Amino acid sequence: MPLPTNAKSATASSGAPKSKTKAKQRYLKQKKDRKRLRPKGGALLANGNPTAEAQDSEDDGGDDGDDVEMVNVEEDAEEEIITSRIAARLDTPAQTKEKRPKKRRKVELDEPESERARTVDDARPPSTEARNASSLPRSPSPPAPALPSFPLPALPNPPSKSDLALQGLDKALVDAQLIEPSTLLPLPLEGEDDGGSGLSEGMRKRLKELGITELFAVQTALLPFLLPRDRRQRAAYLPYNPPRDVCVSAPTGSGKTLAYVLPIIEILTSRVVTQLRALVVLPTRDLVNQVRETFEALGKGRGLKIATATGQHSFAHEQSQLIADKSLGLMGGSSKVDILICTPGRLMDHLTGTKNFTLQHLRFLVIDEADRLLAQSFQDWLAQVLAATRPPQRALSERPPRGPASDAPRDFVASTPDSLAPAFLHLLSIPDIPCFLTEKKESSCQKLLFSATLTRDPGKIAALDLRNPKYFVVQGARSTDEEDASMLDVAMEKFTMPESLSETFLVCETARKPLLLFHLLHEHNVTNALVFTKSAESTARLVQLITFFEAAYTSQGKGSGTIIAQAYSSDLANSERKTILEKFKAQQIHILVCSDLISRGIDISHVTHVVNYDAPVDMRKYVHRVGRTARAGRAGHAWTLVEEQEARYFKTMMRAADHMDKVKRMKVKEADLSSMTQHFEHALGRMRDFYAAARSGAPSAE
Ligand SMILES: Nc1ncnc2c1ncn2[C@@H]1O[C@H](COP(=O)(O)OP(=O)(O)OP(=O)(O)O)[C@@H](O)[C@H]1O
Repeated sequence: MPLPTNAKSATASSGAPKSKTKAKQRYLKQKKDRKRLRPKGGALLANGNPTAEAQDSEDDGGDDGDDVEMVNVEEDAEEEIITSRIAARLDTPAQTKEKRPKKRRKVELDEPESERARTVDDARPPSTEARNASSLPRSPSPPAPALPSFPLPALPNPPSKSDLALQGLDKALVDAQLIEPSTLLPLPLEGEDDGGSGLSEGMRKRLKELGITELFAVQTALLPFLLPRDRRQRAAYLPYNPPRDVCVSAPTGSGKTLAYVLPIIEILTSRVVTQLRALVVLPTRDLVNQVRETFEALGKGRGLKIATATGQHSFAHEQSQLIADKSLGLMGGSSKVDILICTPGRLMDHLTGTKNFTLQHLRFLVIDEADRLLAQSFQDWLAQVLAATRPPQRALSERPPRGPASDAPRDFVASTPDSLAPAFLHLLSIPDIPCFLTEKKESSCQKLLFSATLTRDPGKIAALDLRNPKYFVVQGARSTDEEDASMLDVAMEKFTMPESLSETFLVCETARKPLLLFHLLHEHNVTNALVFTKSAESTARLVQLITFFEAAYTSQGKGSGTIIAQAYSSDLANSERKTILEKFKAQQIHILVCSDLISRGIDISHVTHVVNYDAPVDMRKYVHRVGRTARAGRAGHAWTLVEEQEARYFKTMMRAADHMDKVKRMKVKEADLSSMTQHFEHALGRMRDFYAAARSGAPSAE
């Protein structure tokens, strides 16, 4: 038994020399031997566990006999166990280890510094184990089996670039159907065979009349999806089997408008009663008018009624165009039109202020230029429109009492269940008996979203409350790892440009920009171009400068003819804008200097050039602006004038979009501009006078 600590110290402090007992002598001898043969494990133990050495020194000065020996015998046994464990851990027999320290030390001395460091590292794990071992119960148990060896800690492989890009994305987007932009589907003209398009014979004939004999890539994929062969799926109401929503991302000028106009006309042609069944929302009035023309051209002879609501006309006038019956309490609403094309602002006005205007019968809700519209939070229009297409969640018990009741909600008072959509039938005041009327039915509204730069933002997509959406992305494979690379482009919002578009940028001093523009226009004989500036005010200034310059330049017989330019911006009245656009389409105006008002969607087929006079500040804007040319497979050119201080930003933007290799840099020599310099200076002088006169209020000489 070990002595209690106080007893031990009492004997030690007595100071009288004592003759060593036999046991003590034996112990000391053993200890000496042990020291002589102290194995490496022992050394390690001493390193790792200073208490062991302290114990030794305490023992050296010790004076007791058997009790002490018993303690030390136990310690020996413990040391033995530790040594054998360490040996086992190092996979070497304990015996061999006893002889190793000398050798080892010698080797260590010869080793270079790095090697020595390694040896010390190698030695570290046993010392930890030895420390652990010292806390084992003190009993002469047989050597424990070797501890299991665990694999060294290692970092997991980093996620791949594509894994990171796809993280958090809508599953439907990851599973998007990629469509090769060059895909074309010829349309057979006569007979039952629709060539896989799902289009009726009448529609194919109409397309032929309009000069369309084949479908573009986006139409090839979308039409069969929206026009299934199963005729039941083409019904106006699908309360038990509602259709899937659709999101489409396809380059500018690739024919997205027809991709939704054709199925809407085909499906609505079979309707019996006129109800508002297709709603198309667009960001600007100009686009509304353009899409209306397309509907009218293709829906000719089908008897479908088409209307627009943009605020161009008075609210009362629009109401009279939209609503047939204004009597109170028509639960199913009333409509004079089948298809309504509108801007979100005016739509909200009708939703909140027009009696019997309802969206419950919608079969199609189209959001064209979807990313732009989703960025508009005007009156929270999207949430309200979506809510109006869904049946309200009103429980049977919450229904008003049957018959007219003075305190019943307005829409139930003397309500006429004339033409409720199937999903709204549960709102009727009927007995609470489970039947066809009370069972749950879904809205038949199919949402169709389109853009050349469709957002991948999961938050914005979630706001659309899409039903089992299907994504279509028109995008060419760009490398040998096609599928993956293309999918990555989709996820990273790298947008596809029309293949027939050539893109160039020029870096110049700010003051030389107008001169460079004149040079480009005359050098390339440009007569059908859109020139984009950063604001409505700059459009007016630039048009003025072009006019002065042309007057000076061509009056001296230079150039191939006077270039006629006209401004087009939100500063102009609607009627003026309409006239200007018509003149430009008729090629009576050569250059339309415009703000971003018409950077999206506008389709003017003969535009051969787009000039970014002021460089766009983001990639989306760039894509839409340059997309006003090179439409429907025609050739087109885009020039971007980049001021010196913007060059870095512009290039970074292009690189981020992986588009820098597509945009070639053009340099114009000073000598090439010299023939215009004098006229340019003259035009600048006239500009100064013009604006000075305008400021002073004096009548201008112009
Ligand atoms: N199958 C077709 N054959 C010939 N021309 C077509 C076909 N489909 C569409 N077009 C024409 O291509 C032009 C561009 O179509 P559209 O305006 O629908 O493009 P978009 O994809 O909506 O472009 P943006 O993104 O700029 O709005 C239009 O003039 C249209 O008439």
